[in-house]
Amino acid sequence: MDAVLKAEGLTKEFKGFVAVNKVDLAVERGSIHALIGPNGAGKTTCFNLLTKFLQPTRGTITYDGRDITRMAPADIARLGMVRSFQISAVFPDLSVLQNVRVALQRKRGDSYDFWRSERGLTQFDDEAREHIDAVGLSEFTDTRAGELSYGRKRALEIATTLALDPAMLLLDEPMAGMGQEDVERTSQLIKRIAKNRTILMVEHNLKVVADLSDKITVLARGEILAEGDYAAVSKSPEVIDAYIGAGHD
Ligand SMILES: Nc1ncnc2c1ncn2[C@@H]1O[C@H](COP(=O)(O)OP(=O)(O)OP(=O)(O)O)[C@@H](O)[C@H]1O
Repeated sequence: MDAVLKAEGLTKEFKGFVAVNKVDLAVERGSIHALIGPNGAGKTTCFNLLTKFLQPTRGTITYDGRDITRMAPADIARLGMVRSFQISAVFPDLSVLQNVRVALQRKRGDSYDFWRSERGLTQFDDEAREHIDAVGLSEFTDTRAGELSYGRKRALEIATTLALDPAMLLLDEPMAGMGQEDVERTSQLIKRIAKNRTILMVEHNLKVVADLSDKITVLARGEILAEGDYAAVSKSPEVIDAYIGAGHD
């Protein structure tokens, strides 16, 4: 297996409480991998460790063969591993096009002077329009981001993330708070953007997980309970017990 992201013995203790315990995880290049589990299982902590928002107590994380255990999130983003939804800011008073343009400019690390120049403002339009098209927002190109529906705002966040051209995308509950229509559109979007990327997501919506994931890791009480495709993990008695026992929402 060609693992692009790998964790070994990943452990996080909070004042003696073990939230994530000796987790070994390997995310295959080009796959959609989901991290699921009942409430309090340690998914968010695990996700924060992998994206470097938290430092592990023990264990190592490698990305593309490189040890990133002690790296900062901004540095791993430069390596091509980007976390969406929580860090990608959408500016409500800017249009959809302007938002994606800002993301493109940020990626190039352009200077303030360049950003103010006329050429700087329009140079990235073609590329920005491609990203907007990719997330299905073409008809909203000139709409203020603040006026978009919740689901479309999140599509815009994905467009600004795509502007960074990540090889690996980490999605934190991409469907949270969405109505059925937005869930379906976002599922299609994730499938599309996964074509030449690796995706790791934490997601509560099991129908979405079943539909999208090549591989699922089930966590419970900080440990890996089961791993495999949806058909396999959903049949596991331990998984069924953990979900029922925890009163999953
Ligand atoms: N900063 C912290 N300090 C102390 N305990 C924490 C901290 N963060 C998380 N925990 C504990 O670690 C355990 C795992 O929490 P985590 O949020 O990772 O679970 P989760 O699987 O994401 O849950 P949910 O589905 O409810 O979001 C919980 O018991 C939680 O109370």
